[in-house]
Amino acid sequence: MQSKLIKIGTRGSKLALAQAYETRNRLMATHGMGEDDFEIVVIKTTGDRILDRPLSEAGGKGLFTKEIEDALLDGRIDMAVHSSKDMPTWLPDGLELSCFLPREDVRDAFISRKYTCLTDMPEGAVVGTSSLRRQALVKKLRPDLKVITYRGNVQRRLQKLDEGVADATLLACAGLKRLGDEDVITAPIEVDQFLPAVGQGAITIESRIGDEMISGLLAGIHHETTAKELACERAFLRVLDGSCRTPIAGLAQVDGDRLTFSGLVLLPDGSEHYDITVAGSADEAEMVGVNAANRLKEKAGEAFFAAVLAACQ
Ligand SMILES: NCc1[nH]cc(CCC(=O)O)c1CC(=O)O
Repeated sequence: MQSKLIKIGTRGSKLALAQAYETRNRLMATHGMGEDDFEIVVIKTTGDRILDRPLSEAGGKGLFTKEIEDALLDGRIDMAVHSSKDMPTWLPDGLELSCFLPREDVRDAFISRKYTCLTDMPEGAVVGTSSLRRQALVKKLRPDLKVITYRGNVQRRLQKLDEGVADATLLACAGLKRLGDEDVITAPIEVDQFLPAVGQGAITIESRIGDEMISGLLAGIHHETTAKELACERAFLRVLDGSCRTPIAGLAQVDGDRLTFSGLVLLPDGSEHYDITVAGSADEAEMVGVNAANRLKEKAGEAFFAAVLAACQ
């Protein structure tokens, strides 16, 4: 095997570290490598420094990636492990998402000490979330609930529930499972009710275009079905110019050689929304995503998108 020390860049959050170690362990198992072949390099990003306000207010996507991408371009790291959900649709020149790991549970989790699901909450009950998509989806399903801004790690969120700050909160099932915290999930919310964010549940690995040694290693752990779903979802987001600032949801599911995509754009207060479902060949995943975005644009009209943008500033 090669003898070069491989530097894996990651954020320092518990979830990010779990994902970096999962990637390393898969590489070790697939290529017969050892722990000594790798170094995990923790990089602090702007998103990690902002703790006092919703991330959508601080500039949305890219907040968790810029410093890590700089380290890739400088050669301080050889690959970067990310949650696909946090990745902007445009990458810096010279970098690519060269690998996707098999996707985890894509659903959002309802978490509460008092209620079993969103529909079972009484009028006026409070849901804590800082995601514009989750806020809009809660309001769409239950306009009578109150949504408040809520951030922090799993323990902090549970503590806030105990303190009565909110009656329920929402998190991705995938992250909770990777942290071994699935026991905090009161109930997963099915995707036909609560469409996930583009990329939810999928770990992706970014590397330098043309780095043959790294691409070769990553090819061994790459999951093509997940990659197709992500190509479709990210094409949808790219055409709609989505960011953390806009409540957009999208999910592609491959079944054999077919792929079905559903997308949704909402006003942040959930009062209006447009959705689209498009099916096609899994080999044309990206085209399905582009078509879905264009059809949604046509269906919703420019005025709706202008209203979404205005409400999200
Ligand atoms: N925005 C933060 C973020 N990025 C990825 C995940 C969860 C893991 C995943 O979706 O892959 C989370 C937390 C959450 O939304 O619960």
